[in-house]
Amino acid sequence: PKKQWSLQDFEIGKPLGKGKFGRVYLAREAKSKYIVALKVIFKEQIEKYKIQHQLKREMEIQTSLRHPNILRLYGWFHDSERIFLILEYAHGGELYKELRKRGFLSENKAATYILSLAQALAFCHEKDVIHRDIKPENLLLDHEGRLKIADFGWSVQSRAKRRTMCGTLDYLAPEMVENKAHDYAVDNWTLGILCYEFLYGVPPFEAESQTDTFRRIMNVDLSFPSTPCVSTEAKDLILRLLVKDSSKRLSLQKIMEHPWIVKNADPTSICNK
Ligand SMILES: CC[C@@H](NC(=O)c1cc2[nH]nc(NC(=O)c3ccc(N4CCN(C)CC4)cc3)c2s1)c1ccccc1
Repeated sequence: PKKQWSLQDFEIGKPLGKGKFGRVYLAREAKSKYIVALKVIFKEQIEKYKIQHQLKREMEIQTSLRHPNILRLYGWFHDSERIFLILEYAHGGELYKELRKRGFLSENKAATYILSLAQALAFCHEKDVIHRDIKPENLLLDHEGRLKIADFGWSVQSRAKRRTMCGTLDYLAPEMVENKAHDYAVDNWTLGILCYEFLYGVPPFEAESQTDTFRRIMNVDLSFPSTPCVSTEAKDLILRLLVKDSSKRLSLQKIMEHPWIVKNADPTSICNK
């Protein structure tokens, strides 16, 4: 029988982070002493922003997806004014903080993270799930430095529908910027954006204004700075992902087999499941 959790079962620790619709706290299950992350979302926020269905989808999806690079949702419960998600605790924190701290990542780390993402996304696409919001803020690291995709709030089951644009445009694929019906290939485009950002420290189409970022995405206005020095193979992978025609982007399978990935990804930090 499914255990019915309640707030009394947990000792709440320090706040870990906050998103648009809630906060996440370090927490410990009182009996087992098991450490988790407890995400708290206020019901009046859910009603106000009409995100009931989105939250329901996030919970269904994240509960059903079991993959080493996808943050686990163990369960949930609610009280009169809040909903609580019991999430896996990622000890290493947010990947983008590591990126900002170091400026840019080594080709080994970048390739390892891109391979982990490709494996997790291939797993999601098998289950007809498109995450659509893969950006450094949604990527966490566990105690072994293994990448975990968090926050499936924007993910959808199978055919993706319109979504309101919020946050940075940097990671949006052309078809999303143009608001055309898009499909799984948006995640492949985003892998190209992330690969560039891991290696250079900034997203490829960054610009002063949203309009300029918009234009640079639509024109795939891509250039590689001379520093830091990045291998030709890495640039080859980025060029095969940041392709406007979504049908011509490198598939997830081909990403996993790309020479730069095979040569640089650290086999111990990935899961060959
Ligand atoms: C991705 C955003 C999303 N976050 C989650 O769902 C989140 C789920 C989840 N599980 N574990 C986490 N870990 C941390 O947040 C964390 C942060 C810093 C840490 N360190 C600080 C530096 N120190 C040197 C090492 C330890 C360690 C763990 C988070 S965040 C979210 C969505 C909505 C509302 C709030 C948060």
